[in-house]
Amino acid sequence: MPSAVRPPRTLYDKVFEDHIVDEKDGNVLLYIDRHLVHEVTSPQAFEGLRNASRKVRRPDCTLATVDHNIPTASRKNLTTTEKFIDEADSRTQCMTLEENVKAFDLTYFGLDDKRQGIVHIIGPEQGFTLPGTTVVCGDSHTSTHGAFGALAFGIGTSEVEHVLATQTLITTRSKNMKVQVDGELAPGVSSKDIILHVIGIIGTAGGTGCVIEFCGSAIRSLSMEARMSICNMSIEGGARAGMVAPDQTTFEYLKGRPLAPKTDSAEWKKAVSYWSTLKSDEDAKWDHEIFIDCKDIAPTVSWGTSPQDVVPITGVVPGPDDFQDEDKKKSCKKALAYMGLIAGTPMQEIPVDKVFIGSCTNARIEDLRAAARVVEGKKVASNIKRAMIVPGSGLVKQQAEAEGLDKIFTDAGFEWREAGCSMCLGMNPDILSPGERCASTSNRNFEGRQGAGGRTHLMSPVMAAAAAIVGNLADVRKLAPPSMAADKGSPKIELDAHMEDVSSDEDLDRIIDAPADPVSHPPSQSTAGISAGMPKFETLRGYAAPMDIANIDTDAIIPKQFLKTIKRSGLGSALFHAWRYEPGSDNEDASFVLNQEPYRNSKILVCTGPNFGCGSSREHAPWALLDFGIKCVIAPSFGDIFFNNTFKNGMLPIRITDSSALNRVADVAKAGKEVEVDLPNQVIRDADGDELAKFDVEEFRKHCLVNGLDDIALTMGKVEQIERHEARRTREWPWLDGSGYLARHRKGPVKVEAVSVPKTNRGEELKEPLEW
Ligand SMILES: CC(C)[C@H](C(=O)O)[C@@H](O)C(=O)O
Ligand code: SF4
Repeated sequence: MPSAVRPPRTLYDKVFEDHIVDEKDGNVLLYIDRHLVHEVTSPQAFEGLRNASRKVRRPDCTLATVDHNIPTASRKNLTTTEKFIDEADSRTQCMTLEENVKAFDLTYFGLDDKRQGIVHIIGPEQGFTLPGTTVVCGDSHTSTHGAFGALAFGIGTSEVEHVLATQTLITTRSKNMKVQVDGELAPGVSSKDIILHVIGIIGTAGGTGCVIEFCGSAIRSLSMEARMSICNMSIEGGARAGMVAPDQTTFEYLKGRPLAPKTDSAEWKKAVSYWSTLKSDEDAKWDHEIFIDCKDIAPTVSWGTSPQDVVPITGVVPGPDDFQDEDKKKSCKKALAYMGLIAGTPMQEIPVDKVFIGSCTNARIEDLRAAARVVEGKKVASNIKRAMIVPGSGLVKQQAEAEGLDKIFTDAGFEWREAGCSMCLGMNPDILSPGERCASTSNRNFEGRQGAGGRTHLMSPVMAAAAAIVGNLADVRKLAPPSMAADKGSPKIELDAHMEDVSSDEDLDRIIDAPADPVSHPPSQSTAGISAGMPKFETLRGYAAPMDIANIDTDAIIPKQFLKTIKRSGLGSALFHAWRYEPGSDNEDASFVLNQEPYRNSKILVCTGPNFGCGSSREHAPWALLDFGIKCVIAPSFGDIFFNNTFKNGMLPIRITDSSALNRVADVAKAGKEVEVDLPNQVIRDADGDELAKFDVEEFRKHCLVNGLDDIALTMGKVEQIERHEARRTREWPWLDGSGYLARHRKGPVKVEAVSVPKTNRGEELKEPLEW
């Protein structure tokens, strides 16, 4: 007899299972409650919808804004986006989003709206992010929203299109990892130090394949904003998502948010009672557990080019001899050369050129308050060329100004900017010049991240503020009173005044009046000709380019300046741009493998270093590889989002954990001989047909690749199950339906007919059965 008692479950298990629309052979069709959209990763997705004459299934569950490309200069003279953004590609990308939100009738916070801001700041701010929801965005730092006990993760552009069309994703279960942080944070130590410390311990691949739950007394005592900074950087620890169980702190934060259920209503009570069940059962099983004591955490800074390269501010720059592992010794040498640092130098003796306080990690009101407490009454050091404060949203900026924080910063010599991603990745005018060193509150210190040749040191807002005042990387504890860094339980941002105008009829009508015919409103710059469907993959034979670098991130595969396209094609020449060309020129660097024969014609890439494709969710990385001619990447492990993105483009990523098998493949690659990848038989051979390695691949993914199946069309075949889930959702979690700004106008999903003769996005009829 099957047992009626359910096995103990983690918070992740509970949220995941409440969103299963359908499940077969380990593949799950997962319902998505909240979809955030920004200008960089959406144009090709909307184009895919147009090509297949599809609509957005749940406009009421979709929220769009511009953040990455926009200048953070004053908007006093803003008239239109077209006039405001000088850089042509950035302008096109932002205007394309504006046209798409009109055409598809979506809620949009544009440059003229106070609610505009970094996508991961505005979701929580508006109450769009709620406990127990599934939240996605074409952006890796979607993990931020997990602070609410939501299952929130980044996706690529093909998946953005899938969610827009079906409000679901095809996925598999992740593993459960617990990171328990206990004790009390010492003065000067904040949530950013916790997460930098954790990543220093687990490494950037430590969370691969896992959802991390952060728990323990230290996490419980943190404010929501501090919890968001921690979950934000779970992606830097390689995890799919980070989560914190919702509690009274969460409920207090949500009270009065425009899109949360109205406080004290019956719906609020029902919601709180459901949210209160969202915690891991006592005896839940964990695949990995990490325990950390706060007394071991000091103010922490990064020294290298990976977020795992961290030391306490009281430490020194490490050298290759400090590492046992050969890969790590090599990475350390490379990082020191890039960062212009000498092993053994005390961290506090490193001079800084620029200071950036902003990003989705640390641009909330509490971050600005904490930094202002350090800066108050002091001056930015004379060697600092530029110190910037970039609030995470228009509402954060407004609140900070109401509290006089802007004045504290500008009196000290900081620039007070408008909301956006800014110098976190420099897709906008805010960048580092080559060789400049930046104290930054952002989340990634990859080579070239803040500008080609720029050098980033990650740290907390109070530490960045201290660096600005001292002119070197500095220990904030020497500079400010002990109470300064407490980032707990501080008062809420003032939303009320603005909420009133938001829900006025006039405001709603401004949003609603946009034309709603997706097919008749093409974007200004045509994306015609792109293919959203999947080419088939069976057997691939060709040269394999060998690489032996660990943690090759997607910023390295394709740097930010090439993300401004609204097409999928033409990115091959940008592949590995910073490594392939000499600095600042179009001259090839002859030492880079893809500039050598026969690797100019590679169809395969073999990387012996782990964690290939970690970092950002940019699908531009597989697009660039594909455009160059590479259809298959072989490595010991991959970043989760990159791994998914390759499949969506008819590419095959192969994990080979057996190092001797991997080395056999790499040796053939290095000898300049051809390699054959046989997907149906799951084997890699040399040119003579001798087996080099076997590999695993999920059955469903293989089926899609071999048959060139388009999974949006497959999911459209599941419309009845989706509708059943939506009916349950309305019954059990009524606050999730159309509680948005458009509630009065839309009561449910856009009707999607079940497809009788299913077609791919390329318009071809599917011969294969629709089962998966
Ligand atoms: C542009 C976007 C795809 C990217 C991400 O996914 O993280 C960006 O936000 C980043 O931080 O690199
Ligand atoms: S990490 Fe930086 S670029 Fe990416 S969303 Fe956050 S602020 Fe924007």
